[in-house]
Amino acid sequence: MKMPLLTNLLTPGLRALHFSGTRSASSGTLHIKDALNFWCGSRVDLKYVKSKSEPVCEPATGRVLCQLQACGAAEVDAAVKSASAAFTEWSRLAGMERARVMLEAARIIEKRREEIAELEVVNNGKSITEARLDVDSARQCIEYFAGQSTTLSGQHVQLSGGSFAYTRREPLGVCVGIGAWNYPFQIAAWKSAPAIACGNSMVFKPSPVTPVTAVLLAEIYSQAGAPEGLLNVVQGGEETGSLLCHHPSVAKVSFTGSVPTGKKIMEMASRGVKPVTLELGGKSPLIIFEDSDLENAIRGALMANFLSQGQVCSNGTRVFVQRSILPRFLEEVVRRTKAIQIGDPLLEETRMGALVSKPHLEKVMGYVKQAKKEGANVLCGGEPFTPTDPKLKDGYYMTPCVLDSCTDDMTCVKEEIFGPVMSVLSFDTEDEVLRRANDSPLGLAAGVFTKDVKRAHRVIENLQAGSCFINNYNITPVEVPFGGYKASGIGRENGQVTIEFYSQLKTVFVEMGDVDSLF
Ligand SMILES: NC(=O)c1ccc[n+]([C@@H]2O[C@H](COP(=O)([O-])OP(=O)(O)OC[C@H]3O[C@@H](n4cnc5c(N)ncnc54)[C@H](O)[C@@H]3O)[C@@H](O)[C@H]2O)c1
Ligand SMILES: C[N+](C)(C)CCCC=O
Repeated sequence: MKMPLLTNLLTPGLRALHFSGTRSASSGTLHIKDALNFWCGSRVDLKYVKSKSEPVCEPATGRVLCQLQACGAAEVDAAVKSASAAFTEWSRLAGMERARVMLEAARIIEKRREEIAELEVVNNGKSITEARLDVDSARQCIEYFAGQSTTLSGQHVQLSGGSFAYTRREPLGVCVGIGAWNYPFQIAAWKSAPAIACGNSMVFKPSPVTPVTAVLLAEIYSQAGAPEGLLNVVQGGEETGSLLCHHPSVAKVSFTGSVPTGKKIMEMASRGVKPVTLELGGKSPLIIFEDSDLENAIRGALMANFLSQGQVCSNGTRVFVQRSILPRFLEEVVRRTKAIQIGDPLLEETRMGALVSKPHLEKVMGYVKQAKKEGANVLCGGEPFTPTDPKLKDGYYMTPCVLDSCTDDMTCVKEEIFGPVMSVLSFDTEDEVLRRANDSPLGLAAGVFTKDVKRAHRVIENLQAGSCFINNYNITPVEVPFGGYKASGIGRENGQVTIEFYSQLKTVFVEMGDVDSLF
């Protein structure tokens, strides 16, 4: 029952790509010694003294995986200079030439799929099954924007007397990408692919919690024939990120992360009048009407809450269920939630791995405690979990949680928990649920399950969210735009429209007659 749910995220041609070989990595064995910063076409070891580097942990085991060497002003400047040099060369290529490099990068990613997915698991804690899907999404995004790069074009406008104007779609220059820790490789691809398709170069900063896989993407573009410096990776946290946002040679900042950080990014970028793309948090509603196909609605609710240990921006964590079907819904959701296999994320049978860090696990557990205090009923989960394998005993695991008897004023219903916690609310009428669903400063995603086609579209039309689903949830084909309304963000990722967020329009007026002067 579980695999078909996950394969729903794949296009049919890719369903054959499930892994059937032997694993090269095993939880608790990998030590990453290679440098994780990358500019001018190679990895850069900052030769840090140990006291200046920060340990990065493997979520599955809690042991140290590698050391983070954070970049300061000099390193950020070197990476931006590297990107500027690449921009000069790359932006002059024809779209077809850029596409060739991007398609070669996609081919390399497909070949190295298992290795990239394993490293993602070791650094992030998510299950290998999901990590493979993330790598596929990254590759598909690069393929999609390779296609888009060949279609960039302007407009020709006829004017009087044979004069005319035309528009050119031009790149912006050096773009900065700043990523969150929940989809490290995928975020690097979702940002770099549209950027480079338009002729820009990029400096990308991964989250300091998950620094391991973005550098692979930079290497892969290089191997695919990109100029040195097309994608550069600088490691670090807040300080490195703000150096990037303030850098005078940076033309745009594309950010994925929390709302408070997004506000700071926008403020910093505004000082240089730099455009931003902001992909921020959510507290999305999933509305299940009594006439829905209950089996699909239950599958949808699980996919809306428990992918990546619940650490997904678009998750539908406010599950509104029409009162008449609430008992049946809860019984089945709880049964399936209790059956979710938690454990070593590198094992094929695991469906839920470890949360990303100890502080984050504690934060999520704190939300469950608060929910109980405020009167929510814990139907299952919400407890720390220790797998039987002794090497996993210090990992960051918890049991997925379903909360019943939730009300709109509870903290678990108002705030983004970013963990495996589903809050279930009941409702009676369509008008009522719409009002309650929209009662949030956030508006990333929303979903509705119903067999009534008119109601489905009517409800979606009235929901204040950028990414909506009818009779499914958390599907993000790269051909369609993804992004939020309200405080959930600005701009979009994926789909044709994203070209507009990584390019600018130049208008050229051409006079065919004489200058008509008033002087
Ligand atoms: N909408 C989306 O597409 C999307 C996708 C994934 C995650 N998210 C959101 O991301 C959040 C979780 O990720 P997180 O905890 O890594 O978010 P975060 O905001 O703490 O950090 C995100 C990134 O910003 C950097 N950063 C922090 N302070 C900065 C500053 N002052 N200047 C520049 N950079 C700075 C961090 O180092 C990190 O790389 C959740 O809210 C989630 O909803 C959104
Ligand atoms: C592919 N997902 C699962 C929809 C995740 C999108 C990125 C948000 O965190």
